[in-house]
Amino acid sequence: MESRGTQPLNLCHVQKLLLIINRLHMLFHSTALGFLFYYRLSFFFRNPETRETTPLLPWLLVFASEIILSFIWILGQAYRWRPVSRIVFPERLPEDDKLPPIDVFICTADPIKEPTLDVMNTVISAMALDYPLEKLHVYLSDDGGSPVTLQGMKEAWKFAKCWLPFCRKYRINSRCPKAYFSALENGDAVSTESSELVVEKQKMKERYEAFKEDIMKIKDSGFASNPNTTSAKDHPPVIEVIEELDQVELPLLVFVSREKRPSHPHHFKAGALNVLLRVSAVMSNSPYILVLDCDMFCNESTSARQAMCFHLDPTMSPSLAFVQFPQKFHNVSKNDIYDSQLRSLFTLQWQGMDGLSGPVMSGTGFYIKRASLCGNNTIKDTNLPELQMYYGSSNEFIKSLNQNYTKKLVNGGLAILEETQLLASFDYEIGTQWGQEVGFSYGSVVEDFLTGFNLHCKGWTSVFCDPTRPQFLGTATTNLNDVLIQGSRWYSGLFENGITMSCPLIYGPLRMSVLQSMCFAELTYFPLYCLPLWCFATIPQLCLLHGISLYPKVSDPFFLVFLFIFVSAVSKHLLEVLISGGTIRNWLNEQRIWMMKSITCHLYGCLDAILKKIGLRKASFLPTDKVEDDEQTMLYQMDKYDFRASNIFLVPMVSLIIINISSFIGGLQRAISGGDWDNKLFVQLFISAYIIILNYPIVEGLLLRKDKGRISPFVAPLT
Ligand SMILES: O=c1ccn([C@@H]2O[C@H](COP(=O)(O)OP(=O)(O)O[C@H]3O[C@H](CO)[C@@H](O)[C@H](O)[C@H]3O)[C@@H](O)[C@H]2O)c(=O)[nH]1
Ligand SMILES: [Mn+2]
Repeated sequence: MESRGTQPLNLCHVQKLLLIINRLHMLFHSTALGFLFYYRLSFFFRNPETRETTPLLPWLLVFASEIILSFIWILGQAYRWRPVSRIVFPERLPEDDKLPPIDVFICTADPIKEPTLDVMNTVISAMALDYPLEKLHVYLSDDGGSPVTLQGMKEAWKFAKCWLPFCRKYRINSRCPKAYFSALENGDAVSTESSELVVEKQKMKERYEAFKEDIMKIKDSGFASNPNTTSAKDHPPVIEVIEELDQVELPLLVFVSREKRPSHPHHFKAGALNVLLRVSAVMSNSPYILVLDCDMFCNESTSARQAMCFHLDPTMSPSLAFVQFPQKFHNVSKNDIYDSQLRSLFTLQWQGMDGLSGPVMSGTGFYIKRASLCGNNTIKDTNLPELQMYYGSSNEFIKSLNQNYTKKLVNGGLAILEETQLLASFDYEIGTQWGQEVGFSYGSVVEDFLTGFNLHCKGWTSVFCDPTRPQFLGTATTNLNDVLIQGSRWYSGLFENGITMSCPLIYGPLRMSVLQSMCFAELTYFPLYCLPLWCFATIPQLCLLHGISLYPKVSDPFFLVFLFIFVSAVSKHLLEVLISGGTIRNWLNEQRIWMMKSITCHLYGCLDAILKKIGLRKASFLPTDKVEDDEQTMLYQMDKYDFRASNIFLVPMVSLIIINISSFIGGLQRAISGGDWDNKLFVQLFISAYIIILNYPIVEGLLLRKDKGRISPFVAPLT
């Protein structure tokens, strides 16, 4: 093709209109905040007699909340400073023989919460990526150390032997078998297909059904026999290359289960990824790596080529660490009552960071340059003992750091397998720089955030690539309990990064732009929403019941300041939802779930992080449940909250709603009997009403619903 090598592989486009709207909004909103602060501060200089009518404590609490909200708001403006979007031209990439090899890392941890069949679908979709076969190597890490997973992989390999040629021959785009066949059932088939394809498809479908059954059989026998020699927390390293004697051409497929011992920290997913990093280094050592969660299948087969449009762009490549695709999910409903899709994160926020020096690493769906994870470049010039201090004792691994190293799997297969046993042993990392300078970072359960932040601190950049067709699709949490448990883990992880000396606000600005550090900081301090939201859900209401005013009267000019700030914040959010393709319903749901999360999992996340910091709690990573529960899915699809959640989540929600209802009624009585419509309590009355209206589903769940997902009547007396 003539265009190859001459035209750019990608284009970056600044979203000008959005940029102007954002900056104007910043100007007006921050001016209004300035007036608000003036109003609050001037209170202290007011004549002491008028001041005495207002007790100081509630007033200070409300003011403190306003300060925290403004602080998070200011940090959040960094995302809105320079939003960009990008397009890629994969057709301009060099010929296949000039493309660099890729290793794919997939992590799984628990064969019950993460059904083996789904994990295998992810594996197969990765093997089937549209990329030269001999340049693709797929590694699956099983932290559960389950023989079921290993057996499952052998079946997956057999199925892939016919699935891959089928996809390539008919240029199938959706190469995850489960997704492909369920789309067929839903009638997405093209009518212009050749009769040959129709026949082949039917054959493939039968093969898939057989494959499914084989997995079921393995599962039944696997769980029944339950070999006591391995348990999820205590097992030896197992590394196995899946292959067969008949030489069919398939990507390399490797099963890795690192050694785990209860006496030793294993650092959750980051630990698993680091083992894969080492094992793959001595087997295939590809310069680029795709990281996937076990539920995140490849929905579009060309993602690797799209990512290469950045990695092979000579103007970006030297500093580019990773290309991040958004997390998208196959199971979110239209109204998405829990905001399971994390809309704001994967649209506005990552686009905004992309216009600075790049998005946060998001755990899954990114193509990363191996060299960016291999530590300080200058260390490579030192002597062997020092290298061993840094990278651990494996000479084979140290040799792999040399770019020209090629895999010796074919000739020295056995020797290499022995080496991988060492690399996957539980004590390999002791005394080395793994998890610090080398590999994925330890020290936070949001290893993705921390690793990305550390890379940016070292001067690496990243890119956000969001083509219209989702490149990867995962399973989102779609019930209240799981959403809040997952949230507690994330916010604890994020907040713990905000309360260390290396937090983005202190450590960042010296190493990256101030705006970029603000974005990282916004994420770490986001859980602080729990303080203002708890405060606004209680203090104005209790004061309302006692007739204490905390806000200006309706006729006071400062009332307009508060009104403006409210309208401006709410309408800006609405605008952002609409721009990213959402609806008013989505906006409403996002406001509500933000409130629900703030008073529950933001709070628990912060507490957990603080307890960890002072050594009273240990880090834990509870993987989310990826098993589909029909009843629960049905509630979610019908936009009904599933209140079968833990009491630690329900009790705060129910008690706050009760406080708001009672204070609203009490306040209204006061207003009517007082007959004073220039009401100094109007704002407080409004806050209660807003909270009740927005959280009406809680009221409904408490009083009206009769189905299983209602709030159990036993919760109310607890509050
Ligand atoms: O000890 C562990 C725990 C988890 N995992 C794997 O990590 C992945 C993510 O776990 P999941 O339960 O799906 O957590 P989520 O909250 O859905 O994950 C989000 O948040 C994580 C950080 O908290 C990121 O690592 C993920 O990429 C991101 O999708 C899964 O494939 C797990 O199998 C392990 O390999 N080892
Ligand atoms: Mn997940």
